[in-house]
Amino acid sequence: MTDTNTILEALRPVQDPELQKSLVELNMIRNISLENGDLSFTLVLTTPACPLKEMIVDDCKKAVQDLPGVETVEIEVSSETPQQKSVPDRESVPGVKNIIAVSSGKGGVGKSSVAVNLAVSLAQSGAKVGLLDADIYGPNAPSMLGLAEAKVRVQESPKGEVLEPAFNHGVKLVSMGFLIDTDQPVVWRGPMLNGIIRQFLYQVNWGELDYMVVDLPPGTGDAQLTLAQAVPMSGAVIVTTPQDVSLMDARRGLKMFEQLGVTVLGMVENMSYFIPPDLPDRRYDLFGSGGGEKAAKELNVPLLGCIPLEISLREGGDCGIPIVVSHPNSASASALSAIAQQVAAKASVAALT
Ligand SMILES: Nc1ncnc2c1ncn2[C@@H]1O[C@H](COP(=O)(O)OP(=O)(O)OP(=O)(O)O)[C@@H](O)[C@H]1O
Repeated sequence: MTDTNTILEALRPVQDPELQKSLVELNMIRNISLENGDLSFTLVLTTPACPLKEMIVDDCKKAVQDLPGVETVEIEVSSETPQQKSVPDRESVPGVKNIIAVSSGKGGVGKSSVAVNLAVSLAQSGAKVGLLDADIYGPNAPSMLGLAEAKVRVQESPKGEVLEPAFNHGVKLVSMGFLIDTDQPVVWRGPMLNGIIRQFLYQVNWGELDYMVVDLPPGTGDAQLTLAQAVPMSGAVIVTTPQDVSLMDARRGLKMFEQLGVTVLGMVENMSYFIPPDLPDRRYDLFGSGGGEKAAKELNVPLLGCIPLEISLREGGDCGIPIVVSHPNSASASALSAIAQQVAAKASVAALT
């Protein structure tokens, strides 16, 4: 007779491909019920943005469908994002499970576009997401999220005054742009950075978040240091373009995160090739091809994906509707969503291993 134990034993060989451990051992199979031949159970993934969801569901089905007494199999999929590891001397943000920094060696490579679309894509998968825009040089996340006119409101709370984040496209946002006068010269904005980053981490009503994405200023400056020394992080994503000069800067960024004890989850190559809007099946390798792959190999970090140059990506940024919302089937939106899944999977692996 097939009972719960038999079903668990049948599922035991099925592994989480990322963690390379049995789903049963990872306690990812719950609520098993078998009634009149109808088997149902819940598969609890480690991130709602799991890139291998379909494959795991398929493997589970195959493992149990031929058991005696089983006629139909129904698998409900849910997720529990694990909490990133704690680090001595660093204060985590209550309620926030994973902090992921997006950084670049130099300006203008598309770091903010990647950070915004990464956050929105994670939210689209069902995760609770916040975006902390720490870029004092170009705090453009508000306009990219359609929140250019938003202001942070201050609320009284038992912990003192806290900021209420703005919200759009499923993402909670606080931005340097809300607090600093962007007409002010950058030299005056710099000294405020440390204090504002801490305020944005600990004095914002973030609530429960699976992921907090941090859009850092370009380079290897105070913001990177402040963030890495304040909170434990799941890791950093480094955005680059195929030209050599920005790869050189990426290398510098990698070194810095290494020295600060922050895992680099991988590299994203932006503006990898050009797709003309009138010929969406054409692709022009303006800078040659395979550069990102080669660089990632040289730097010994995973290449999380390559995003093409597409006019609709810029337009999406300009009009406040990120491309993963406005053109979800475009080549760049697909690349960005796949990158978001990779990042989520790597953050879970880092938390659980
Ligand atoms: N793949 C792409 N295709 C088309 N346009 C892009 C792409 N990536 C970025 N852009 C555009 O390039 C400009 C710079 O991008 P973004 O602001 O994201 O870069 P950044 O690295 O964050 O810059 P900054 O250093 O100013 O913060 C924006 O207008 C953006 O819309």
